[in-house]
Amino acid sequence: MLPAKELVDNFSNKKLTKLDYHINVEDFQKEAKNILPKMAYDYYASGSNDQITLKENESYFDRIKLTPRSLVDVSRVSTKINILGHQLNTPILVAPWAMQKMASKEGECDTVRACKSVGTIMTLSSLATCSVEEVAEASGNGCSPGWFQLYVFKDRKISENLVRRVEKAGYTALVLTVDTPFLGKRLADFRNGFKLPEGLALKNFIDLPLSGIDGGLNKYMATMIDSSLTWKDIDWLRSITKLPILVKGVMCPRDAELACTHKVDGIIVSNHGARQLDTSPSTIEVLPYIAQVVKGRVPVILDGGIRRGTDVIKALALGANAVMIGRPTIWGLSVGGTEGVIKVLNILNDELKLAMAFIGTNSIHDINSNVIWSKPQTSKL
Ligand SMILES: Cc1cc2nc3c(=O)[nH]c(=O)nc-3n(C[C@H](O)[C@H](O)[C@H](O)COP(=O)(O)O)c2cc1C
Ligand SMILES: CC(C)CC(=O)C(=O)O
Repeated sequence: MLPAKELVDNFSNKKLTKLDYHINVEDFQKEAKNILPKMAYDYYASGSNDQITLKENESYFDRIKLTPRSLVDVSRVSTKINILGHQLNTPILVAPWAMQKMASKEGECDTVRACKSVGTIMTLSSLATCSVEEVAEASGNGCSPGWFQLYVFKDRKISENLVRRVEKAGYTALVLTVDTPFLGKRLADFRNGFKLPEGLALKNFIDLPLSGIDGGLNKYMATMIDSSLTWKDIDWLRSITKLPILVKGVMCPRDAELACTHKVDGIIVSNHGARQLDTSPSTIEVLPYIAQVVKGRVPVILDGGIRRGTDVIKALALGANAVMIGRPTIWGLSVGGTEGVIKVLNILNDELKLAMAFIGTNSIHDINSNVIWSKPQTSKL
């Protein structure tokens, strides 16, 4: 057999590239594991402690079944959505994840280029290896770089300054992460003695003693991040910015109600990719309870464990307006930079489109809980 790179596509006679051999998210993860240094791969892949929730985030989706429908005209399936004033080509957004330059040369700048090309939103992490301004520039003139994820520092001035820079650079919403008073215990990071590779820094804080993490991530977060944050601080954040505020890391219906009471603009149902409280439920398991409380008052976004187009449908059916993906984009970025992230987003969106046709829906708005298979009561057949 010819080596992979020599293979020629019989039909189009076009040389296949490395990316053509990656046809689902799992392919990207396997390749990323081969090529990334162990310390980086383990940091990206790990959940906390025994990783019970990490497995559950993915496997709970498999337990939910979808109902195929027949003879519906699905010749015009569209995945376009409108969320917080943004027209997007897909309901799949990119979650904030830190330190992307361990995965590709230009890190967060590579990812934002991919998001622009696909027509979706990237959320930039506070703890990025490219600055707010660099990412805004990479996203192209005159177009918003996306949303910005905020960690609130003990020294509130640091967060305020960051918010000012984010506003100036044209980001269109703040995603306040509310599940990280301290960082979860990821065993591999302790075993590997995780640190940022030579030459990389947390670029948003380059002028402050906050740009390195020499004592390890847990110590960094415990020292710098304000663990006294409460719901009243949403009001504080509101008082310093006019940007829409989404809260990320809501897993309890009571917190969803509090979020609405505090007039947030959106709720992200997330367990931080299973990196915080191990044995918390999967996000897809709690989503319906949160959607029930929110009652459409604000958009609900789910992240955690989305690896296939059918997972996206299940989240939308159970009450999400959109989803975010974290690790799939990490693997895409590691394998192919901007092109790799584009490929991952396209794979998932194509899988979503195909599954939409199979369940007989043409538009994202038509996806509701009826598409979930539940044992019919014979009288209702
Ligand atoms: C390597 C890594 C770094 C992350 N960094 C951040 C971060 O800086 N801020 C944040 O709010 N969430 C962070 N997250 C959580 C993601 O935003 C998201 O909730 C999670 O990755 C979704 O799950 P998934 O990876 O299964 O798609 C991180 C997740 C990973 C895997
Ligand atoms: C640098 C880290 C604290 C970012 C993060 O939120 C994570 O690794 O889960």
